Amino acid sequence: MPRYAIIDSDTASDDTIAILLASKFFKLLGITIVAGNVKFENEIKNALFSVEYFNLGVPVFIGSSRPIMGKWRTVEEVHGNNGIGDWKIQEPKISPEREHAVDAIIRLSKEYEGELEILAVSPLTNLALAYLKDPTIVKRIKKVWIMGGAFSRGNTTPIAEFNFWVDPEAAEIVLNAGFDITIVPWETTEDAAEITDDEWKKIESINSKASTFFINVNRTLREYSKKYEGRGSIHPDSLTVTIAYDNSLILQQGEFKVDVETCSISRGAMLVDWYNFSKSKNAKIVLKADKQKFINYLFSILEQSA
Ligand SMILES: O=c1[nH]cnc2c1ncn2[C@@H]1O[C@H](CO)[C@@H](O)[C@H]1O
Repeated sequence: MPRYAIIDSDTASDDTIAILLASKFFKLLGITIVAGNVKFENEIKNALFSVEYFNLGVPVFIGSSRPIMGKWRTVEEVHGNNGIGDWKIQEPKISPEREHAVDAIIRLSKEYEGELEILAVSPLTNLALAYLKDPTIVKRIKKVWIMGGAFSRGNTTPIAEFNFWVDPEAAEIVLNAGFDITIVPWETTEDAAEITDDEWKKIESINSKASTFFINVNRTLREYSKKYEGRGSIHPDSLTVTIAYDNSLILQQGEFKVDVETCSISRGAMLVDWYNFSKSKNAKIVLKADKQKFINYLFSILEQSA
């Protein structure tokens, strides 16, 4: 039985690998682009380039070019000026679809009623807007996997993770809509999705079409992680897609009432009701994931696509 998915992406570095993994693990019905990591035109170009490079034949739908409140900053310092490690690529020959991402999400939720899974590795603007346009998507979408949120160590502010920080209003809308949600927060990815120097060298030595792609798109991410965080690169989107595919990667998880802060200095922080004061729950959080299994999947796909 195939599993059907849409990947919602602010396509830069690790997002492109998440797209590749998603195309291997799922019947991928679309890539929906949303504002986040880098300039919007570059995100669209990077998604089209990934589809073309790996010959995926997956449609790319353009979504929201800004978060709901319109306030955010892109992070070219993390991903490179073009979002893919300043790799000089050719202009993609394929084009995005005419249909808006929000409409594509609503339409596909009808065509694949009860079967569609959303791999949200980006700010949640598109999904929030789709829900506001048609709240009945909640009962048709089987599952929403979210890479986002930090509850202790933010990567964008001291307490906020990037995807939640870019569009906390969208995160708030999605978290409270009634979807079946599993969140892979930043802290879990720091532990289970780091590519060390050793692993980086091994990927280089695979020397396949896919490993060459991996090294090029993640070059700036690696330099950034080394310089500012003193470690290997973190690949949160790839881990989230792999967890969505194989739930046995989840070593520890809990179900909680989860919220997001939308005010001033703590904007984007994820609030977890650890002790269930609210007597309600709206999302599962993956607290620990199996790094070895993740690495095995990643390596086998980078080797396959020789
Ligand atoms: O410093 C960073 N390292 C890894 N991913 C980052 C970083 N900054 C932004 N993102 C982007 O935001 C999510 C993780 O917070 C990921 O979806 C990634 O695309």
